Amino acid sequence: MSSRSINLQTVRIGFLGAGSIVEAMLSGIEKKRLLSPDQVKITNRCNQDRLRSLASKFGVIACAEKDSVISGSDVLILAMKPKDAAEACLAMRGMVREDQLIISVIAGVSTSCIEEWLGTACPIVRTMPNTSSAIGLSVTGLAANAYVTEEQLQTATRLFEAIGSVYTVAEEELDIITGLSGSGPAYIYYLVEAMEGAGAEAGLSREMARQLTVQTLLGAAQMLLHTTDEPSLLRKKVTSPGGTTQAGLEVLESYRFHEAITSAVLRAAERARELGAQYR
Ligand SMILES: NC(=O)C1=CN([C@@H]2O[C@H](COP(=O)(O)OP(=O)(O)OC[C@H]3O[C@@H](n4cnc5c(N)ncnc54)[C@H](O)[C@@H]3O)[C@@H](O)[C@H]2O)C=CC1
Ligand SMILES: O=C(O)[C@@H]1CCC=N1
Repeated sequence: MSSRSINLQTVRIGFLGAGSIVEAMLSGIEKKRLLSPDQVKITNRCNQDRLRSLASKFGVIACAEKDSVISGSDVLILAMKPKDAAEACLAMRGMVREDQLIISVIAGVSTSCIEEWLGTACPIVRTMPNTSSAIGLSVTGLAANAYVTEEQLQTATRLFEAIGSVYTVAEEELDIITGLSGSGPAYIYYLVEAMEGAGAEAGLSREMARQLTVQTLLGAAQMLLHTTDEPSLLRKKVTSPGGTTQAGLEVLESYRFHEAITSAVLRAAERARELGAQYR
């Protein structure tokens, strides 16, 4: 177990995986100027074009050779799909040093599983951010295994705080967090697609329908942040008896909207657990 603290001004971070979530995280890190680009190395399975494109966008160091990322980083971020996690970790066996911190953003895969694949009792922080990291508005659930020191936990927390808010949780809670806020942006985008589409179908320009939808979403989110009213009360304040909102909500109820959203979140959480079990 390492008790070393990690200085964010000098820390070398290696991303193993260069997909959507890494792009979002790099974008957020760049905007906050948390790290200088030369502190960051990225690698992926084999897509050189993708590495070059991220390197040119963010100035980070693209490495075709995973070994140099693994040996040359103080913090290693595992960011491949759950199905690729075992192979990636097994290939790292014997290479992880005791002074390195492993951070995983992989859905469903437990720290004990990663530890087993790596073949060493190393510090692992398992996280679940979301793609709003790109604009500093992720919400990240974070859980540490027994080998993570206070300093290492602080380093991971500061890293994710730079791209949003952070909740330190029990590891079991990460699967439901995955279903709620990890996958959550997609549910919201789906809602926007539908509202915008309805506006356009009814005759508004696409652009105006988009603006009206997004501003409505933003206003509602800010209301939830800035008032102490419960969402149900805020909903009631919009709903005049016998009025338009009531008519709209009745349609949502007829399609069992509440149940659909609840089931979506719970099914996504269950899927995280399935992925963890399937690829262990
Ligand atoms: N996309 C999202 O909104 C979020 C994704 N996650 C998690 O992040 C992980 C990555 O997701 P995405 O970025 O969406 O996937 P993606 O498919 O866009 O990217 C996966 C990356 O992993 C790389 N990869 C595969 N095997 C590798 C190996 N052995 N070594 C190094 N790199 C390897 C691929 O080349 C690719 O660059 C997943 O485990 C997912 O559960 C977590 C939070 C949010
Ligand atoms: O869809 C997925 O599996 C990942 C995890 C959370 C968001 N995207």
